Amino acid sequence: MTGFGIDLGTANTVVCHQRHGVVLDEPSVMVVRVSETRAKRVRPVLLGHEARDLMGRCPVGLTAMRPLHDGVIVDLEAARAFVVGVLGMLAAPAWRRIRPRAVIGVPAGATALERRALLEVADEARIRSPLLIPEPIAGAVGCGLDPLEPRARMVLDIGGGTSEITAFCYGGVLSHRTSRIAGDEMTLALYRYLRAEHRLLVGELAAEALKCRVDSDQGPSSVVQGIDLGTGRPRLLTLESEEVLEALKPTADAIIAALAGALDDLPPQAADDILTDGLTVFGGSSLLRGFDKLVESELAFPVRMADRPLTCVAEGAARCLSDPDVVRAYETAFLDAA
Ligand SMILES: Nc1ncnc2c1ncn2[C@@H]1O[C@H](COP(=O)(O)OP(=O)(O)OP(=O)(O)O)[C@@H](O)[C@H]1O
Repeated sequence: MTGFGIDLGTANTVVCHQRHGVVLDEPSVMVVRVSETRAKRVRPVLLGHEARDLMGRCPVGLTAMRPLHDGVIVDLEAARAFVVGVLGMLAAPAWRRIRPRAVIGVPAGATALERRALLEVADEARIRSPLLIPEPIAGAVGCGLDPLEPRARMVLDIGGGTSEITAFCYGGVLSHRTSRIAGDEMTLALYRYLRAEHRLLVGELAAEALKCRVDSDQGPSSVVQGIDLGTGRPRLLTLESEEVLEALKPTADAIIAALAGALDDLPPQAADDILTDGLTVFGGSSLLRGFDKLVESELAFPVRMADRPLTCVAEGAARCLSDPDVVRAYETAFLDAA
């Protein structure tokens, strides 16, 4: 019997089949009718990529919403509608016939109530006996680390809503920090920078695209379009990549400060392992250009970037289906450590 690993993220939802690999990768966004936002049953009009394309452009009567905030479920009905809808997009008709098994990633900092909400939503989505695994552990497994070995490891997961820094060893937690400063905050920082320094008002998607563009080799400068705050008219602005990175530096620095705090919490022998082996980094925001070099220069230890930073949590969760010892060991480890 096979099953799925699921990473239900603030920004993206990824589903990985135990044998076939990643079968779904969609933005965690849905478009609903405004009249239904407080209804008992929400029926999404659009989901995933199609819904994201309508962000900031929704006509009257429709609204785009993200069912998760900071990696956790806040509105049970919205989350249920999203998960049921997005899993319904899977080509596998088997999902409708049988109740598949799944290991689902949950933020390490989630409370017992938030974990319960996720299990309820999974049950409604016809998942059989869903199991939860802390996302940093699932990501570590997806990156090829063994969280049960007697050696301390440290991972940094920078997603859309949260950054989580976790050190673990032999099935237990050594230190953990969660910060609300992650990809969404970086986008917001860029939006505010353009407004304050260039008097340019841009949409959320444009600010995010600009942030992600500095990673690619499209030249030293990027063009962004927005509304000039002085004239109220559309204006094009050309920005050097270095300027974009400079605007994002305070948010990157805040993540590095949290990282330094998590290192300070470690016993000396564990810190020694990590300083020798380095830090493993994943999550979409780790793709920010030069982030690895920044960490290396600030903290002076090696940084290993994940090969597939956006999908390794779902891949690791799928792998844990056949390694229940990892799930059992870390099931309540973070709640116990809190
Ligand atoms: N090339 C890039 N440069 C900078 N940021 C990027 C890049 N590509 C993606 N991102 C950012 O990565 C974030 C999404 O990452 P990811 O899918 O890992 O988050 P998530 O798992 O949904 O969020 P969370 O873990 O907080 O629930 C978004 O904020 C996106 O803007």
